[in-house]
Amino acid sequence: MPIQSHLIFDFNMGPQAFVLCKCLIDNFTIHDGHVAIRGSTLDSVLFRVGVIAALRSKKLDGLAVGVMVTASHNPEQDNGVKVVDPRGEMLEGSWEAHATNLANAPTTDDFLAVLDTLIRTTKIDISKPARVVYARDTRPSGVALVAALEDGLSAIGAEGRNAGVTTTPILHYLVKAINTKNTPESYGDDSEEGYFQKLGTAFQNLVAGRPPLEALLIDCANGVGALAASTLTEYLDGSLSLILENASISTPGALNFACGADYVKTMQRLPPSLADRLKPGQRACSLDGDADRLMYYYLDERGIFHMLDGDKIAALVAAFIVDLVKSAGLENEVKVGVVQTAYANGASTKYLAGRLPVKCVATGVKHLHHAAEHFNIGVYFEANGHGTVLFSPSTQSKLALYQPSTPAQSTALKHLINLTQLINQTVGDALSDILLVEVVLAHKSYTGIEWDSLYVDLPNRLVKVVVNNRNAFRTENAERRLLSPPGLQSKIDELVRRYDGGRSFVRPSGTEDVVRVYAEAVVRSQADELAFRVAGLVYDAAGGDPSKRPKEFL
Ligand SMILES: CC(=O)N[C@H]1[C@@H](OP(=O)(O)O)O[C@H](CO)[C@@H](O)[C@@H]1O
Ligand SMILES: [Mg+2]
Repeated sequence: MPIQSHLIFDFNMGPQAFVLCKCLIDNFTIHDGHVAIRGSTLDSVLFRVGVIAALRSKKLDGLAVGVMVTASHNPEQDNGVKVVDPRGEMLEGSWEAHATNLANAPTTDDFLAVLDTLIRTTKIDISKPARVVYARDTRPSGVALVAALEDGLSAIGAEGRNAGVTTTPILHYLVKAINTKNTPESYGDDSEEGYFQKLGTAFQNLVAGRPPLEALLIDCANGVGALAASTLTEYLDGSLSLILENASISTPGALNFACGADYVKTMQRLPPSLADRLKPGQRACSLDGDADRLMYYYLDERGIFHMLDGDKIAALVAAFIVDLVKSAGLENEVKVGVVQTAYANGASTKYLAGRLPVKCVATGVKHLHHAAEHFNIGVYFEANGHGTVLFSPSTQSKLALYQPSTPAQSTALKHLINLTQLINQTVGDALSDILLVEVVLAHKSYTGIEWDSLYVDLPNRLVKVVVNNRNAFRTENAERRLLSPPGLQSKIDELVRRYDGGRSFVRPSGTEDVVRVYAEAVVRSQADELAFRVAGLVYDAAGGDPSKRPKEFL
């Protein structure tokens, strides 16, 4: 039976999960038929994910677990699945391995054997209740996948709740809201309405009395973000005008095609469909296919495109929060920190490090999220636009109990408390992040131009190198240095020293079968040259065929 679409099996654990998905596809291609439960390869995976999610819920005494059917920024014909833990966060690390084993079991008998081992070794009481809330994005293949997921849930007797077609961050919100319902930690009403109400109210409180900003143009990537952004408008009550572009959710093939956050970041250009829509100086932004990534940008007077990526969002937001904490008189008690990866532009790191602690972690949202939890207020963004701000539980209680001594302190405190409501702290959320950015712009009276001038990005270049075995590339120091192949790192160091403001690092991708090379330098031509020289070193060190060496590698 032919594979119907490319499956991305992402437990929302970052790059590792995507690699697993590749093995999964291979396995199912080879063993298709043995594992098919509803007659289709992808269906069988979703069936298994239903079982996994239900077991996770049983293990946690029936707390609700989430399942999101989406392939995010990938092409429309792809599909995938993300599993959400009860706090609305990513699936716990050890369960990623369990889930992988279950999903990869070649035959139904193997699957049952793995299931049995898992239940015994992790001591799951299968008589416990299980609750799973699930949703899908706008991909047509999602309908059948949700049906297969429901079969998996029924097979194990789990209670399912279908949240319909919605964004990944809304599903994360729902999971947390369901599990905190009627508790002092209530995250909000466990409905989409509760989500929009929470964000809309906090936004209106935060911009009250500020002159309204010019309308914001949103490229919805022809995905589910179009539906959510349209609903959000109703809850903003005129406090911010949103112009929705690329909102054609039912045009076949349109999803993420020549638009969306990933297109903008990778191509470093305006989606062509916006060319005659965007006026010089006007702010615009792009969501990805499941609305958990966000890129801002604008055209200057000469029509030149300027990108305001995750690093620029982190700089804007972190500086604003630091100022509020100070204005509230809490700077000695509440420490704000930022988490980045090695892909963060060097200029952003320099800007931020002059103001607050900055930590660099390995690529992948799980690493950023966990590192951000160690700060009282942790701001994290990947350069690609996925990120959020976490307020630790003790900080939230501190804010609730704090007695300000001046009106200025009281105002700053109110703003901080409203930010805890505005920001989706479970996961990066493009809509919540839009509102956060817009609050800061309104408070600072910034246009995109002033925001952009906080620091000037260093020219940079990302190059992919196809190698025989990317596992031969091992890294240390948050993926900034290579441990192997032996001798390669010192060659890179030697090369980097020759470039003004040069920085370069090499790491194996977790989502594609390539090694990535990143380089930056003060001058654009130098950044490109450095990247292609390092790419050449990588190609040769990996034993690449000289006759097939890409000609741009130096
Ligand atoms: C350079 C780059 O953009 N890397 C991306 C990409 O990971 P790689 O391991 O580099 O393939 O996909 C990840 C998952 O979406 C995302 O977290 C990360 O930022
Ligand atoms: Mg996404």
